[in-house]
Amino acid sequence: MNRENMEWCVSMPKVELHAHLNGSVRNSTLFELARALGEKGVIVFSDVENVIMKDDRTLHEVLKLFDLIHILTTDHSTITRITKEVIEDFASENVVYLELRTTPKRNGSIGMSKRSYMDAVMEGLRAVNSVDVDYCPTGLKNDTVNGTARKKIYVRFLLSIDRRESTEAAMETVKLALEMRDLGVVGIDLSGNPIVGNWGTFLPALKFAREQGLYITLHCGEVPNQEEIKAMIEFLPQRIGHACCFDKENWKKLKTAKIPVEICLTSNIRTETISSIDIHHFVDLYKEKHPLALCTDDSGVFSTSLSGEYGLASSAFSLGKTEMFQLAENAIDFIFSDDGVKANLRATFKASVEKLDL
Ligand SMILES: CNc1ncnc2c1ncn2[C@@H]1O[C@H](COP(=O)(O)O)[C@@H](O)[C@H]1O
Repeated sequence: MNRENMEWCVSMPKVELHAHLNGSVRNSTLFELARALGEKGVIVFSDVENVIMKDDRTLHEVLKLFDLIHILTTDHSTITRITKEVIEDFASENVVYLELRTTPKRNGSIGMSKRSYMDAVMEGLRAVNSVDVDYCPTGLKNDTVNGTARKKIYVRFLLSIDRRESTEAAMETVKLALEMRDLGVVGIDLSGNPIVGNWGTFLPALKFAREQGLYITLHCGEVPNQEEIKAMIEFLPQRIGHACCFDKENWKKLKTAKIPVEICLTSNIRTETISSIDIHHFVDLYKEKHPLALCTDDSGVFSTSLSGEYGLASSAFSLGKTEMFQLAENAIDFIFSDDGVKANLRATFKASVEKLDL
């Protein structure tokens, strides 16, 4: 993609619905953290350097990389730092609504509970100072500084259940999400290594989350486990992520159910979940007007950005500016927020039409 197109994609308002906190950490921050832990003798810096710099990783290798990232981002202050940086990075490329997901973690040796992990995340959110952040109905900061209108980003959180977790641990995460609703936690995500754990293990917690009014999105179809894919579609989550390895029957089911799909192009290609961009299911879903949203998944790990994903879609699938704008604006329909937020976002998109030369 040429520079001019990329700049245009950056200037367009965008909605990010599938971003994992620890997958979105800047490489420069990971290096800095690795160097510091290397100096303390906790890790060998050169080992980490090789792993972080590697470009092509299978899904299995990517998930192993997360275990390393989690060692680097263990303590509360680092969680606060990366949250602040990730939100600022999305805001700087004109993401106007961000649903950031993360797996609350417990670590007895440093006194971290799932709740204190999330408190550290919230502290990072409050530390953002380059833009105004709306993180809960009453959380909006001042719109103007010295009389100048400031950029604004809505941030909402999804708590992820890792597929390695037990039913009890999953339930604990759902209860934490309910406890933190007033702070902008709106839903639950199921993620992690798709060949680990069984759907039945998470179902009680997911059912409870739904009964309590939390939104649900599931990583679905990263591997061709058709029985599980079928069960997930029949659960009717509000959205699913990826949808790469569906057989014909499950495609039909998904389309009939009209469940919106979070599409992560670079992630799918880099992890070899999809062998080539020209056979990506985006094309079929887009042609059929199936609800979908372009997302980054792990912008740090895959060295991408939401603007980059739009640029990639534009060049791979010959989308013009109007189509890209429409695609970005349509994502508002699938956000896990109320009609008031949706109306504000639509107004933001409308206001940008002239500037974007549409
Ligand atoms: C490549 N596609 C993917 N498929 C499945 N799970 C993924 C993922 N990318 C990220 N995660 C999940 O998100 C965690 C990192 O962020 P948090 O520690 O939660 O902030 C990973 O450990 C994994 O469980």
